[in-house]
Amino acid sequence: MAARLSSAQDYESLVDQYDTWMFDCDGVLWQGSNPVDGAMDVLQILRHRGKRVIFVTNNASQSRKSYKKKFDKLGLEVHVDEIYGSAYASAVYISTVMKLPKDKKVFVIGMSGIEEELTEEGVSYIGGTDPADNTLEPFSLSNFTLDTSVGAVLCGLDTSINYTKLSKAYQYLTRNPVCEFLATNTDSTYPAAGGTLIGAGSISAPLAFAVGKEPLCIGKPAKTMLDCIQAKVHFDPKKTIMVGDRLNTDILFGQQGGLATLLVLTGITKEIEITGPSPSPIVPDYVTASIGDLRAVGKQ
Ligand SMILES: C[C@H](OP(=O)(O)O)C(=O)O
Ligand SMILES: [Mg+2]
Repeated sequence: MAARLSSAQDYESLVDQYDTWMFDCDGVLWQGSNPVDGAMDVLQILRHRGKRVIFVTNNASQSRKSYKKKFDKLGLEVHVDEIYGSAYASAVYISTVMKLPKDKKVFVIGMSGIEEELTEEGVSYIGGTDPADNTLEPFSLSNFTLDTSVGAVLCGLDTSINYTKLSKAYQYLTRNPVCEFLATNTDSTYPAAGGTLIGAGSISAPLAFAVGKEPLCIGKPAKTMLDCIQAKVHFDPKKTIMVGDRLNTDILFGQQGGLATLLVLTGITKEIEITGPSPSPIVPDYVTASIGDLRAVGKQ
């Protein structure tokens, strides 16, 4: 049963227990461009209390450098090595785990975040924001030449998804038997300003249906993201807490990594999913309405 936090003592005790705080972003720190009330104050308080703060987002639309600019605008000084996004994790996976040969490339369904992180990791790609693919023209095989150097298809959130992109990805995945099918993340939806939008998982789903297999998911809850963090940052899992808004990504990620977990209700997960009548089998250690609740602790 999750412990529902409410008193200043509850929050004080929670802050005392954990040295490293891993924060999901969408639905925890912000909904789109709207920061969650108090979130930046709490991050400042945790830093003031000597806590290590790390950001772990499945949102692949932006690169770590781009997220740093977002934090700058929100008034929080953040180092790029405190930010771990699924676009970064995917680029690291392709370069260091898959070890995609340098003469091979990735076909991307996704946005600039993926392109920037692949470039940073020295991984070649086609597709993505290429204007030639961003078209509503019918796709014709007579106008398509298979690029035999494509060794992987990487699918992430693409707010300009279309038939041409899906068709090209389908060709690479079905006509090259060794072409890897990767997804930055498989969140079905994500919290945006004013409501919920369909997420990366709903972009890769039609392709998975057509190809007849599921992609390898790099983002939360997969351990790849934690491996990326551990490659750069030393932390003790027993003294680390993962703060998230989605049970089947953030909380599961924390649990599978041996971390404590705090669910906030400012994003995807609603209270009824944890209280019942048919509660989720994924049970966080702690629950609170918003990360802003931790303002109850002092800066001392
Ligand atoms: C929801 C997710 O972002 P996160 O909540 O992991 O920051 C996403 O944008 O698909
Ligand atoms: Mg989230």
